[in-house]
Amino acid sequence: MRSMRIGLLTAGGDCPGLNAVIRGVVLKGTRLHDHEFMGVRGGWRGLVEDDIELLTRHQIRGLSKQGGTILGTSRVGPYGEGNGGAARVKETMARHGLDALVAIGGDGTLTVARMLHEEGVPVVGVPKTIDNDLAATDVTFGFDTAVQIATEAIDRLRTTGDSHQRCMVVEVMGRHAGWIALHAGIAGGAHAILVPEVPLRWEQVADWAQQTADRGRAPLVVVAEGFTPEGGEEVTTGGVDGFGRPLLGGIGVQAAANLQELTGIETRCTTLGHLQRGGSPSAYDRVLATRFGTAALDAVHEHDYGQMVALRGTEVVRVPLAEATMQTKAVPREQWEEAAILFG
Ligand SMILES: Nc1ncnc2c1ncn2[C@@H]1O[C@H](COP(=O)(O)OP(=O)(O)O)[C@@H](O)[C@H]1O
Ligand SMILES: O=P(O)(O)OC[C@H]1O[C@](O)(COP(=O)(O)O)[C@@H](O)[C@@H]1O
Ligand SMILES: [Mg+2]
Repeated sequence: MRSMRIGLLTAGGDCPGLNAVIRGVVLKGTRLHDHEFMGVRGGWRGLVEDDIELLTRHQIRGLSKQGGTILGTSRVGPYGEGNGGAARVKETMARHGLDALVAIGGDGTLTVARMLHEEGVPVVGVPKTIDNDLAATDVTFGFDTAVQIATEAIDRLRTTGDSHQRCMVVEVMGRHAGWIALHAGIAGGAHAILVPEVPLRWEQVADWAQQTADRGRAPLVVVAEGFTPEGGEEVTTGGVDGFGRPLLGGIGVQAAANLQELTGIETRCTTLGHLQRGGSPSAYDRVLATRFGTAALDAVHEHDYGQMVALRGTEVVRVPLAEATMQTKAVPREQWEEAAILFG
């Protein structure tokens, strides 16, 4: 089989492990098949604006432990106003002699990959999201790292909370799914975990905080950015992201104000924000990302396009992009209820 020239891009929010995927793809492709690689800079923007350069094996050395993405990322898409759609992508690919693309991203990136594939672009997807909200894969890289960071933050907040007998609120990421809140909350022994999937009244949360304080402990409440109180709305910062969607954030501050008012306990809020996405990936995420990278290379090598690699149990499998982008993986109510037994 002749060697190929393959383009790689990372789009959407960054996530620890992206570089390990890039390394996995390039290392396997150069070692086994003599394929050539090109880095598309800034996600889909690089194909829209023709910002592409050669990606050598030398450039991916030691990359599995490095956070962020060496290719850069953005929320610019080919289907945005004036961005040329699939035709522009095909033109840019032809100009650089690209035979195929590996698109590494979340639900949005994979939706674009699906649309492009439907218009004849040879592309394979790799799922990434710290939110862990893609139903087609058991888990994605980045989530484990985010949970570790959030858990460490909770551990630290608990010692300062205990010292002052304060209620500590910690706001974590999770736009539509509360996985980070649930896992870090359980790991850190939180007294209440608030997720987008389960709206609650502030009075209920205040009861848990009060029960905790009555036992002489400092209450620790974890809230996902997408949580809404019963009858309330998503709290946004007023800003929008590069795709025009409202940026979430601020529910932690609102929670702290409500809890202080309802319980009389002095309350503080910490918002973890992008700390959850920065820095080095955990060992688990490095392994998963590397496996996804080598599996994506196999799919491209076999010209099995329109597929996304996914983890099912311990196996890395392929799932059609059409299926992969269909569903958000929400926290099932029963799983939240399992944790809720321990609240208060
Ligand atoms: N439904 C869509 N139709 C067209 N373009 C989209 C769609 N969803 C996302 N995109 C484009 O893909 C980019 C990446 O998706 P986004 O949701 O921002 O990140 P992620 O891939 O991490 O979910 C978006 O910023 C936007 O330019
Ligand atoms: O990077 P931005 O634009 O600040 O967006 C923040 C959002 O990105 C995320 O970290 C990840 O979302 P995606 O996986 O869709 O990129 C969300 O948890 C958060 O709401
Ligand atoms: Mg998304």
